[in-house]
Amino acid sequence: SGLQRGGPWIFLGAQGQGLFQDFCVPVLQVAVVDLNKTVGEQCQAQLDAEFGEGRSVFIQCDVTHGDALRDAFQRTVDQFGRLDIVINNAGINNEKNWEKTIQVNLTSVIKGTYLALEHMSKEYGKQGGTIINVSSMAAFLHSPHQPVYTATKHGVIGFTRAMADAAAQDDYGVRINVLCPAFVDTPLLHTVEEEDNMGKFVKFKDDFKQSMNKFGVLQPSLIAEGMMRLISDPSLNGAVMKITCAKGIHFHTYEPMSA
Ligand SMILES: NC(=O)c1ccc[n+]([C@@H]2O[C@H](COP(=O)([O-])OP(=O)(O)OC[C@H]3O[C@@H](n4cnc5c(N)ncnc54)[C@H](O)[C@@H]3O)[C@@H](O)[C@H]2O)c1
Ligand SMILES: CCCCC[C@H](O)/C=C/C=C\C=C\C=C\[C@@H](O)[C@@H](O)CCCC(=O)O
Repeated sequence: SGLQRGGPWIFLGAQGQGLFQDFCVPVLQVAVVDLNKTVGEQCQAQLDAEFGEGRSVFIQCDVTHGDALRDAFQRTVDQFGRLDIVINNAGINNEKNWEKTIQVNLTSVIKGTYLALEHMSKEYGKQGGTIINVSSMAAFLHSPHQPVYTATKHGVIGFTRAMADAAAQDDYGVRINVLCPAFVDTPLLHTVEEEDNMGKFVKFKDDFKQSMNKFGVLQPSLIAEGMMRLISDPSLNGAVMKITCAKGIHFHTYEPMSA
């Protein structure tokens, strides 16, 4: 991967579980792409303080706007000369405006992956790289309060595994993996209390809280550790990494299909 080169990253969906302070990369160049200006500027300020100015750029962008997303990738490459690592992390939890949830959580992950390949795949004459698509344990444990969120997170796994096979078979030089955290202590968790987000499913908010109590809530530092492993282990492609309080970082295994 690009990690050894400390090559440029693009991180889509910045708040990203407060991840940046937990990445310990000696030489880092990163584009933080987020809709929220305040969040993006805070991330960049953290990166400036940690790694020195000039290593990061904040690009305000709604990942559901195709042209803006394409521009964000181009600006990153213009600034840093190349791209090595892409993390499709932006996600929302909105069952009321569920079409938007599909756009952000699934369609934009697909677009982000295709754009990443344009800038990294050997198919396009580029040098290779690595992509992480962020799903959720919601894809494995269904719950009544988030049907569309859950569907998008299933979709991210299916898309990523199929693309990883394509990448291996056609020698893209790009590894594509998926990360499935359980509950993580970020602002997203609080959206389950809001009718504006949950619509009629808000009535299940107590069930949701019970699940959080049962399964526990992860700290963002463990998510950063999982991402670093996906980035730095050259053997991983099409892997489905799960992160839970009970088992920590581990991988989902699939039974081979019988004929
Ligand atoms: N927090 C959890 O419990 C949890 C668990 C499993 C998976 N996840 C996934 O992790 C990822 C990050 O979530 P989080 O918990 O850090 O949430 P968060 O709300 O704290 O951060 C998500 C970020 O994405 C940005 N974003 C939202 N819509 C956007 C858009 N259209 N364009 C650009 N940026 C946009 C937000 O501004 C925010 O900064 C999501 O994909 C989420 O589904 C979260
Ligand atoms: C409001 C939106 C926030 C997102 C919530 C998040 O995406 C959903 C998480 C859902 C479930 C988490 C379950 C965790 C379970 C584990 O601790 C574990 O017991 C499951 C073991 C299964 C395994 O690891 O193989």
